[in-house]
Amino acid sequence: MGVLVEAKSLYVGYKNEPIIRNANFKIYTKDFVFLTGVSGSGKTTIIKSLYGEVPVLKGSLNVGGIELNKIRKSKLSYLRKYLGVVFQDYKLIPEWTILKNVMLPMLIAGIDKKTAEEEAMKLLNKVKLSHKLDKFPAELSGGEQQRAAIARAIIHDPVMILADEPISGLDEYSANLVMELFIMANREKDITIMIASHSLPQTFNINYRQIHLEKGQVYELS
Ligand SMILES: Nc1ncnc2c1ncn2[C@@H]1O[C@H](COP(=O)(O)OP(=O)(O)OP(=O)(O)O)[C@@H](O)[C@H]1O
Repeated sequence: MGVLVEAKSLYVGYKNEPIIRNANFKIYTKDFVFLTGVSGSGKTTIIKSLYGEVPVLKGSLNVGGIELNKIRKSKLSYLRKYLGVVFQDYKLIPEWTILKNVMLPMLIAGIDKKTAEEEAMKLLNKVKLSHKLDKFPAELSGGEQQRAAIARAIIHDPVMILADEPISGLDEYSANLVMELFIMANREKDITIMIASHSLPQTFNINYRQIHLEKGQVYELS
């Protein structure tokens, strides 16, 4: 397995105040990783640093061959094409239907509308939203919006998906559908998955790794 992410003596944080200090870790292609730690331990900070939103203060962070401490703004969009990001607050476009929201990454990638529509409908079917294609985000529950957001993150076959607390606040039904979609993406599309979460799932039908954050330090537990 190849190395997709490598951090060496990495410091990341805000306005020169490091939140993560002297971290060394690797993520391999096709890994399924849980990033754990208590509230405030820096999970969101690490996720944001992986897609270039929080700066590298010292050391190196390589994502898919791109060295993030040297990256220029213009190269960030290049990096983000390879990543699918799932935010805590979904970030669906309110004026667009669910179907169009999910199609968006394929349209940006220049794929024709018909193919994008077919693929979006397939994924929305997997997360049991086929009956909501023409609805707008505000007309969906939180769990339904999150399911749509994950379909959108997966649709353009990114190399890696970064998801920040994707199931916190969801009921069991939505949480299961969301996790099934991540597992499908990992197994069938070989997409590397990193999920930030307070805790590990109780039962989980896949081999996974755990990277744990505590007091600014990063521990590769498995
Ligand atoms: N924009 C910011 N500017 C300065 N400090 C910040 C900023 N965002 C987060 N922090 C600080 O960084 C630390 C880590 O926050 P982060 O959001 O990464 O933790 P987390 O593990 O994701 O927490 P939670 O589980 O509550 O979402 C906190 O002490 C927080 O106050």
